[in-house]
Amino acid sequence: MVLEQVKDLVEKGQMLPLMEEFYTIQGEGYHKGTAAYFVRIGGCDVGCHWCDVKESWDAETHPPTDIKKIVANAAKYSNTIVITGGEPLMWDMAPLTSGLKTKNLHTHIETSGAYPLTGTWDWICLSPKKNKLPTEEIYDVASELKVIVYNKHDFVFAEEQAAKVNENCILYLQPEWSVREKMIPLIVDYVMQNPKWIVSLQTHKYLNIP
Ligand SMILES: C[S@@+](CC[C@H](N)C(=O)[O-])C[C@H]1O[C@@H](n2cnc3c(N)ncnc32)[C@H](O)[C@@H]1O
Ligand SMILES: Nc1nc2[nH]cc(C(=O)O)c2c(=O)[nH]1
Ligand code: SF4
Ligand SMILES: [Mg+2]
Repeated sequence: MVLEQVKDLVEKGQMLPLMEEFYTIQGEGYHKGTAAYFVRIGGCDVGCHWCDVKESWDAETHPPTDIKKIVANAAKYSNTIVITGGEPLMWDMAPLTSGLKTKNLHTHIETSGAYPLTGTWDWICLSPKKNKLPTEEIYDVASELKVIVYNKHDFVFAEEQAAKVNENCILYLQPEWSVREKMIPLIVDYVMQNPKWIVSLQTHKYLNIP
């Protein structure tokens, strides 16, 4: 296929820059502890300095992959497919999720919400970032809000974001991994004082799994 054709198909969401795919246990948030197949799409310009997958940022380093191939492969592993990145909403998620839905799979997304919401989702994990705030539309449909706590100001940011989500949205505070020893006691205190919040840990890192 010539380069222009590939570019056009990526533009339409028929091909996506695929970084990696793996069958594992969802480590974070509401579905933690449950088996799921993860599809990590390359490309992100949000620029979190503590991001644990910086290799995902440059979409050019990840091969444009036919979504039909992604769907057929994912279906072999699990009923639940978690689309993450990078920032998956930089791309049109409609074709990929409709392909997954054709196979009756549950579609979950991990997103900063910094780009317009596309796709059909059974579960939306919104993890907002100060450097590039979510679009207004996603607050109404987020299933869970997962705020990463790197410093004390992140509690203020968490409350600002919680004020914007829908009433059914589940609220999580998750320590940034590199400062977890310092922040976990503060998160524990905060959740006891403000019990609408729930602690989320990156349990896959404790389990030594992807
Ligand atoms: C790598 S991001 C990819 C999806 C999307 N770009 C986002 O940020 O939601 C997946 C999840 O990991 C979280 N995350 C990334 N780096 C982290 C770190 N160092 N400590 C804790 N959580 C982190 C993000 O906030 C997000 O909830
Ligand atoms: N096990 C596991 N659970 C996760 N939940 C969200 C992840 C992500 O990077 O999006 C992730 C991940 O990378 N691994
Ligand atoms: S938005 Fe997600 S992928 Fe992008 S830098 Fe932040 S944590 Fe990493
Ligand atoms: Mg991760």
